[in-house]
Amino acid sequence: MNATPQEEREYLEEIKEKLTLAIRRIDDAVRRYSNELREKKQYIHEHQSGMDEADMVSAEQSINRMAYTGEGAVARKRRLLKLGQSPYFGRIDFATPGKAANPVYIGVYSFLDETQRQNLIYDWRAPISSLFYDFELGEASYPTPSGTVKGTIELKRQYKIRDGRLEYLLDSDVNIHDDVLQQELAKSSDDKMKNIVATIQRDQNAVIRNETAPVMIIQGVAGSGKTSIALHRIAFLLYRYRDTLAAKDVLIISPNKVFADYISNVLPELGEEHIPELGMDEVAADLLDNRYTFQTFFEQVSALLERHDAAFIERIRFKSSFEFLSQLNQYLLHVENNYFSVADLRVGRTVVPGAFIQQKFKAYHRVPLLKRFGQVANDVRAYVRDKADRKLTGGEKAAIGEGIPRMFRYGNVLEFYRDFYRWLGRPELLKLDQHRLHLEYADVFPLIYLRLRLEGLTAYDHVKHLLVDEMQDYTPVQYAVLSRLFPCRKTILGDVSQTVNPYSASSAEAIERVFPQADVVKLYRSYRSTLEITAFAQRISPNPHIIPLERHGQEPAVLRYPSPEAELEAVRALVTAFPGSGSQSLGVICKTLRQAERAYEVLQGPGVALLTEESTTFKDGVIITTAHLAKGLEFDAVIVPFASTRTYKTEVDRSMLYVACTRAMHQLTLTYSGELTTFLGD
Ligand SMILES: Nc1ncnc2c1ncn2[C@@H]1O[C@H](COP(=O)(O)OP(=O)(O)OP(=O)(O)O)[C@@H](O)[C@H]1O
Repeated sequence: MNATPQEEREYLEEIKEKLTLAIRRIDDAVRRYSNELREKKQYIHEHQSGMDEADMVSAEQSINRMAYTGEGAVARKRRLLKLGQSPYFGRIDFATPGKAANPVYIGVYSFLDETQRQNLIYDWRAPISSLFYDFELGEASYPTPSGTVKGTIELKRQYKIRDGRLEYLLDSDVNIHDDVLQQELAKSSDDKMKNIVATIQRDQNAVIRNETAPVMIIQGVAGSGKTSIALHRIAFLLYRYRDTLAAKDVLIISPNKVFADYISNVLPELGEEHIPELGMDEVAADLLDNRYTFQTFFEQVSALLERHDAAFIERIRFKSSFEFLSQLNQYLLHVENNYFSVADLRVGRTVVPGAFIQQKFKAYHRVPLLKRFGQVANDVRAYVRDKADRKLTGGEKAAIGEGIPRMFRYGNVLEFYRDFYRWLGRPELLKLDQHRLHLEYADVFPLIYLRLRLEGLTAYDHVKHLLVDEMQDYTPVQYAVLSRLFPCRKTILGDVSQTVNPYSASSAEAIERVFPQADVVKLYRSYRSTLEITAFAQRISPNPHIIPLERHGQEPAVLRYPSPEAELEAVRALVTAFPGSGSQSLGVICKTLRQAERAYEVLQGPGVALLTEESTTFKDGVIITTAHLAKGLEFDAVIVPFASTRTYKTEVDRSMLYVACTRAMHQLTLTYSGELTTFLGD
């Protein structure tokens, strides 16, 4: 069936027609729902006085049901309209023993012909669709909830259908997708992140469809598709567990708002709703009940880039170590064993023995320390009631409630935190602005961790899947907090070479220590950049395992100018010439915000935007920003100005330069005046 291109074209027309009919049916249904809804509302309005409570509840329920069905129909129509543009991208003819092969067309969503009760297009996430990603021609199998289905793939075909027109089709008998993949990667990036369903690779598919890992850690080189895969994984899980997992049950912890905006298209493109997203700083503010102000991660990194402060670095380094986390845990044990100084408690004529209070306090060992007092006080009240054989007065009850916590050394988490450094013998490691209660970033999560252990927090119990991007930027204490706060399944991804703060970087191995039950996947194939750009970035931060995709482009250019003024003038000429270059996006990526602002002064003009920590949306055209903020983004062309030894000299600088260069897909230019940074080798 549908063997020749002509037959395929005819079949496509047939499918489009069926889609149009299905859309028309939905339109009719929606019209019917809305009429019924209007009538029902009218009826209620008119008969309100004669209705009792039960009638009202049932009327309301039926209205809600109708509205819900109507919303579902509208969403279905949106999906069908999208399918009309590009109904499918793949096909496999799969024969099972004793049954001839039937074509299975695979698209972004499924399409069921209701009249024939037949699946005309399979969703890319359906069990059978994994054949397309995992196998070539020949023997193949796919898992289903009721067991593995074995058979033979007799044909495997890829399509490019745009605006309802078949641009090409390709029978693949050798390596999956290579030609199509090359074409996709050679395209220019005009906007936000896109879905990659048509060209998902085998190793990526395994990550996307993994259903067993309680924690999945993806460590992948720059441009290996980590973020794309993580989002497709969420889409897969939403499909697979659609009865129990909804978009609102998932949470993405993202590094900043621009990144969140940059990735916000992918799930809606895959027919899913927008996923809630929070920055780590927002989580922190929330968990501290907005009682403290604190330095943000961005400010911490900026401070590191602006000046070298050995004591500041020492504080960050120490608080990012496993040693630190284990010291915090030991301190908590010490608190538990030593800070509750029990004494006999006299209530009226009854004396409650200290040993009784101590024993009760220990018995509640599962309850966070500072939350035990209420329970212990209740036990003490019961004890007194029994002994005195009478009811307690309000005053006595209150005295017990106040007396128990007083036996504990401190009542406030910050006091414990301060005491921790004294206990450690290193009080100098805590720099706290007493007056404004302003914390250094390195103290934010340790303090939250103590709060979690001492008081308990249940802020995010509703989350059923957590996605953490840029994992390398979080410390063991942060992971310990996440682990306790989010007992749900997690997908955690990042690249240790792209850290913006090497004093607090975490590798997959480090994170695995916090989540020993995790599945760790490493991805070495890089899709974003040309071979030339990848080879260039390797000079800054070598990774012998990286596998660049065979895609060629211009050699990166390194241009020297006699002065910073002449350099910026040259960058301006490059930016001005950009609109005619055929590329869509250009990133001018600096080390610090100050440099970015300086460049913006010279380069500003129509279509040129400065991206700062406060920015909330990703813009296309020319973007001037810092390496820190550009993390996770990509551009057709990248210019890295000020690539001199003066700018790039420390280890933090090296990471920044690496991040900046790996943002480029097709073209990379570095400019400098003075001496070239030594990070490029010779
Ligand atoms: N299988 C694929 N098919 C087509 N494009 C792909 C595929 N995998 C990755 N890409 C593309 O490669 C680029 C990089 O992907 P992505 O941003 O997800 O990688 P990353 O590993 O998160 O990168 P980084 O860590 O450098 O920010 C994107 O343009 C993405 O669309």
